[in-house]
Amino acid sequence: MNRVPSSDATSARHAAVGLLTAVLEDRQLLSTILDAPNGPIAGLAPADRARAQRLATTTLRNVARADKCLGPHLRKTPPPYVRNLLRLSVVELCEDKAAAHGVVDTAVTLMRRRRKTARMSGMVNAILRKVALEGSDMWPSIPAQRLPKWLRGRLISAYGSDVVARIEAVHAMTPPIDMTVKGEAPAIEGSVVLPTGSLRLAQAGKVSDLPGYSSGTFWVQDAAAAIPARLLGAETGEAVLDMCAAPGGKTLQMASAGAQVTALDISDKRLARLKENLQRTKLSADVVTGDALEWRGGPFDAVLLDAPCSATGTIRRHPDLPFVKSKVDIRPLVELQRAMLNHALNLLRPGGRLVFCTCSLLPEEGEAQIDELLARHPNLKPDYAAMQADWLDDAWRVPQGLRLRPDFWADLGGMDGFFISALRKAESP
Ligand SMILES: C[S@@+](CC[C@H](N)C(=O)[O-])C[C@H]1O[C@@H](n2cnc3c(N)ncnc32)[C@H](O)[C@@H]1O
Repeated sequence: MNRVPSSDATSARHAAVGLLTAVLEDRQLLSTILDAPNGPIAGLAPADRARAQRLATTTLRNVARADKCLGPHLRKTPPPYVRNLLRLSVVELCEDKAAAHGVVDTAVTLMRRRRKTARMSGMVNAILRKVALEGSDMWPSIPAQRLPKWLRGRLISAYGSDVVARIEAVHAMTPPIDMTVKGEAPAIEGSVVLPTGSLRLAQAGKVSDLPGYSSGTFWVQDAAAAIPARLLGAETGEAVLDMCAAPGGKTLQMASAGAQVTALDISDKRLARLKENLQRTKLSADVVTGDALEWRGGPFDAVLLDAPCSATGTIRRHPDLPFVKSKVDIRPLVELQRAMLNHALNLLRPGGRLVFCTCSLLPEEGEAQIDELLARHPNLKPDYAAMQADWLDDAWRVPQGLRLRPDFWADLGGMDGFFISALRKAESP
């Protein structure tokens, strides 16, 4: 893609179109593209990078709505750059309520800068002017973007269509920033303490500028993602294995409780982030690169297994996922989780605790996994006492543990979808 050199909103919008094209046309994950040395945001000033990312994620939350708005104005599908620039501009006009002249002028400038698109700049100008006049009125009546068919069908079977519609409504919203705090909560303007103890900040901004960030008082962690380690309840001096640990939110929680944490993960790159997090928060853990299916150690007092999964519970934070993941991804993950659970039991001492969680909305990666595990291992039982805490909402409970959904706490900004189960191994086989 051509680089647009100036450092301003134009560069950010051009880069955002590049991000959209990589996700929607090339089916690449945003996390991969954002880190790519020659990717669309490489070389941009930090503020422009942040803006490009924000524009792209807001557009990804509203692609279907933007297409609905554009539909009457397009006789045929334009080339990817033009289509994605139109989508982005519609979202800026209708969702962000950005000033029409800035959005339209930038779009026309970007169209004219590229030889291939210059001839369509008049069309883009005309369409966006119409949308600027009429789009905002129709925008609120366009329903929230639907999940992909394969996922939607499975979620309707699991939770019903009303719940799925509520989940989709939450997916359309920009999520708040949640933080887990070590010790006393820093005074951050506008933050609220959630019933589970996490701190929530509705206004997104630069996290590293917040008070307490550089001194390591908190780390960013969705409120739902903070619950598994709280259920595990690691205590001072206990030997705990965080079996799939990186980038380390749960390791930090358990280390800050005083446990001797072994943080195991297969990815060196992700463990580098875990080490940075430990350094910033002045916490310690034994960091080990290894395959959780083969690694031997312990026995541990407790194991936390936050297994690789479809990540279908994190779509509100990662709106690129529905465009990139397909249904064929799921079966090998279910197998991997099963094998990891079996191995986790080998590493656990008799009487030890196991917490299993996935950031998935699919029962195959949660409830069904636990049903099968308990059937395979009669010496393992649900740890109901661990799941009785009064800060847990009764609406989250299922027979196998906790089922957290994005539409819970919708009025507060929702939460990531998670399945969590606390279990205990018998003292004797
Ligand atoms: C859901 S993420 C873990 C998030 C982490 N627990 C946290 O709270 O920050 C799953 C992790 O599993 C790791 N992983 C995948 N396959 C693995 C394997 N065979 N052995 C160990 N780790 C693995 C991935 O690298 C990834 O970091």
